[in-house]
Amino acid sequence: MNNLPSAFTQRMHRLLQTETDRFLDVLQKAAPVSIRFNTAKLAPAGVRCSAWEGMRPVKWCPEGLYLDKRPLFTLDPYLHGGGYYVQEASSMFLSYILKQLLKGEAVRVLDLCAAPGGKSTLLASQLPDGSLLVSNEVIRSRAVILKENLIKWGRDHVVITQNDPADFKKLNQAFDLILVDAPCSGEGMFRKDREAIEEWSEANLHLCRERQKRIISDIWDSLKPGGYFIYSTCTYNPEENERIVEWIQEKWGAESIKIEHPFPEITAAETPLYGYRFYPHKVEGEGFFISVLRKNEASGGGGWKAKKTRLSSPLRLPEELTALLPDVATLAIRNEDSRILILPASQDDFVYALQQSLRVIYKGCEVAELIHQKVKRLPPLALYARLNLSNCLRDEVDLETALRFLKKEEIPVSAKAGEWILITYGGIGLGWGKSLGNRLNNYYPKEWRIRMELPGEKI
Ligand SMILES: C[S@@+](CC[C@H](N)C(=O)[O-])C[C@H]1O[C@@H](n2cnc3c(N)ncnc32)[C@H](O)[C@@H]1O
Repeated sequence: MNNLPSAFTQRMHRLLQTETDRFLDVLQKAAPVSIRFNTAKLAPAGVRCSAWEGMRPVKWCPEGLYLDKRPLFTLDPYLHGGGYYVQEASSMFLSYILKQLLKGEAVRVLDLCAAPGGKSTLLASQLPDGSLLVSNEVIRSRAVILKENLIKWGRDHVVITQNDPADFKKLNQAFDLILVDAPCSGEGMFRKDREAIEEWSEANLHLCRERQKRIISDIWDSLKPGGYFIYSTCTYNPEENERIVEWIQEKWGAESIKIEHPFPEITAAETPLYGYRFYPHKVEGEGFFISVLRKNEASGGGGWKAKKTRLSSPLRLPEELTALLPDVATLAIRNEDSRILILPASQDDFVYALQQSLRVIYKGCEVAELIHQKVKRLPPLALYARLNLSNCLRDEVDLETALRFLKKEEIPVSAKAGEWILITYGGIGLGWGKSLGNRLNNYYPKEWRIRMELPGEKI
């Protein structure tokens, strides 16, 4: 990587001094590959895929594993089934932080800059029972990808919004924890993303810093007094990292929180604040910065209340669906435009109120559509981590058939015509089909289908 901007290498020299050559050397090497398991569906130890070699643990995240080689992820049905997420390992330190911050009580969390969903899937897995995650992405095309990734992750306590940070101003003190994984100059991604190198300039870095301040100013009031604010970037320069954290401290008197950890390869941020720097010559991962602040308890102002603005008439679920869901007493069941969806009952009013202020593009888990009193099962139900598999008619398929299903091709089945069949691979649901007697009407969403040719397939 000889074409790094000289202003960038000079900056890195100021930061790293004698370590600079080691840092620049490692940028010439291939980036490590790591995945994080969705343990609600797959356990790291319980699964082996021939394409995955040399799995080694990520020290700060028990669900994270390094692979020795980058497999062709598109051709792995476990990925499409939401069994794991491909995420670089430094970012997984968020998991370690959450373990120290969350005390088992239900919380409302906002992931403000969430696409494509790396940190949101991690949060969705780690939040205590009864919690709610609002996962937001301002850019519409990226919000579509976020929605796909979160539906595949298969939880019911997530709401996806597509809003500008300023739209959250109405939600005063609504969240216990806010994560801003900010858009940044991306210096930590240079090894993986050549565009980030081309876009880098001192001017762009300053634009990023101003945008970060704007985003944080827009969202700060939405955090409850005493709530946690997690700020992260994938860049090295202190202007977008320590200086931003200092600015938050000065502007709102927030407290910098120390995260105790035993990993000497993680570099401490510039004092006096607490922050965690990840350099690729020291950790097996990409460049990353993360810091936690706690909002002053005394921050005034009345909190936003989720008003009960409607009388929800309890929906009687068709029996065929009750049999597929976990304890329905814990769920709010809504029927919106003939779509039946489920949410945690304890968050129903809050979600309803969110809908009055924000552009909600998906919520909970959409399980079915009612068409002339007939149930049409929807794809998110097949991917729902708590789907009662024992009450599903299932077809556990081999790799080739799974990939044909994911390409939305017809596959052979032997069930009675008209039966709904869950296609599973390695025990995890991929999608629904309806038997036509000897073959399957494939209900896999067109927009998610694998478009690449399968090995051995003729053109
Ligand atoms: C670093 S990425 C987020 C990565 C994500 N948290 C993850 O772990 O997969 C930053 C995100 O902020 C979004 N973004 C860009 N401009 C923004 C703005 N002005 N306000 C809020 N978000 C913005 C980008 O579209 C991008 O998806």
